[in-house]
Amino acid sequence: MITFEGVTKRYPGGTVALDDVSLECPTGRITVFVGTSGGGKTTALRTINRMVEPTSGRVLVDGEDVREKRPAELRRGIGYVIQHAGLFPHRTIEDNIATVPYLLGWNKKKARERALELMERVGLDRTMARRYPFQLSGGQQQRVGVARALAADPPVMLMDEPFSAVDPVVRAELQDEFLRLQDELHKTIVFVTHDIDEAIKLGDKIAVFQTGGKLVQVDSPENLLAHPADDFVAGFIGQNRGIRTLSFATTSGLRLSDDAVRPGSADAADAAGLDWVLVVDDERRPLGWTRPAGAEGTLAEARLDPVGATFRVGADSVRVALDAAVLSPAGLAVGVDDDGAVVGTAAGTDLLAVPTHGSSGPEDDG
Ligand SMILES: Nc1ncnc2c1ncn2[C@@H]1O[C@H](COP(=O)(O)OP(=O)(O)OP(=O)(O)O)[C@@H](O)[C@H]1O
Repeated sequence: MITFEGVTKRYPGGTVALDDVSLECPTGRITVFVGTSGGGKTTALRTINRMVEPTSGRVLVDGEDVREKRPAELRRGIGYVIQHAGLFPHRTIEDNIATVPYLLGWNKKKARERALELMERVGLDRTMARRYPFQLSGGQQQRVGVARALAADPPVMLMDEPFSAVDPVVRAELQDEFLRLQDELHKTIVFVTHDIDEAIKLGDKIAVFQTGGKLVQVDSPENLLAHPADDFVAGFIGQNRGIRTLSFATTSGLRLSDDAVRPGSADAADAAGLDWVLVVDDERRPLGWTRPAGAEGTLAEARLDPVGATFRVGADSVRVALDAAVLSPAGLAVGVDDDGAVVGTAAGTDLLAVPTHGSSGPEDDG
C-alpha cells in the first residue's frame, strides 16, 4: 500500500503543485492519477520514489516513510516507466532491460537471461535483443520500457503516461497486454494519464486531480462514472457517461431468448412467423441471420446475412452486448459461450433493463 498523508508541494516561485493530498493506493492494484494538465499528477507520482520531496506531509510505502530510505535503495524496489520509454540510445535492448540487475551486481549471464525472459513476457521477439532503441517502433520501445521497469521484480511500479506517445491502435494493444501482465504479476501500480478512457480501462481506483494540485475525487471507475463528485469531474469525464457505465454491467444474469434460434436443418416454412431467424450449425455455432418469410427449403439453404459481432455471456459487459444488438440486422445481440456456441439472443431493451453496479466503492474490492 502506498499512502499519501497531507502531501503538499510548493515549488520555488510559489506554484502549488500538490495541495494537501491524502490518498491510498492499494497493494496489488492499479491506481490511476488523472486530471487536467498541470494538476500535479507527475509531481505526486515522483514523491513516491523521492524524485520530488514534499514541502509538507509524507508518503509511506507499506507503512514506511520513504524519507527513511536512501533514494537509490528506494528506487531499486520501484520500477519507473515514462513516456517515450526513456531508453539509453547507445545500449542494446537487452542491456537496457538489464540496467537495474547490473546495478544490483547480477552477473552478465543471469541479467541477460532475465532480459530475454522479460522480452517474451512483454510481447517482444528475442531476436530484437541485440538491436538498439532506434531500430524499434515506438510501441516496441514502450514494451522495452515496461520490461526494464520489471527487471528486478519490484513490488511497486510507477508509470507516467507510458502509452501516450503511440497511435491509438498500438496504444489499445499495449493497454490490453499491460492488463494481462498485471493479472499475473499483481504489482502495486500508480499510473499517470490525462486520458479518462485510459484511466477507466486500466484503473482499479482513480484519483482525479484539478489545477492547483487538488485531489477532487478518489473512486472506482464505476462510481466515478455513475457519481462524479462535482461539475469539474463530470466535465472531465465528458460525454457518453451513461453508455460508459454499461461497461461495468455484467451480462451474466441476463435472460436470453431461444425463440429466434433455429438449426440449419429446420424448414424455413416452419419459422415463417418470425421476422428474423438466427441459423446455427450442429454445435449451435451461429451461421447467419435470415428472414424466413416466403423462403423455401431448409434454413441452411436460405440467403444468410452475417452474424456480425457477438458477446460472450458473463465475460463481456452489457456495453459490448448493446453494441452487438445495434449492429445486428435483427436488432438482437447474440450471446455465445466460451466455445462460441449460441446461448440465446437479447434485444436492446432487455440489455438496458440490466442493473448497473454504480454503488460498489474501491474499498469493497481491495
Ligand atoms: N520543477 C518544477 N519547478 C517549478 N514548477 C514545477 C516544477 N515541476 C512542475 N511544476 C509545476 O507544478 C504544477 C504541476 O505539475 P505536474 O507536472 O505535476 O502536473 P501534471 O498534472 O503531471 O501535468 P501534465 O499532465 O501536463 O504532465 C504545474 O503548474 C507545473 O508547472
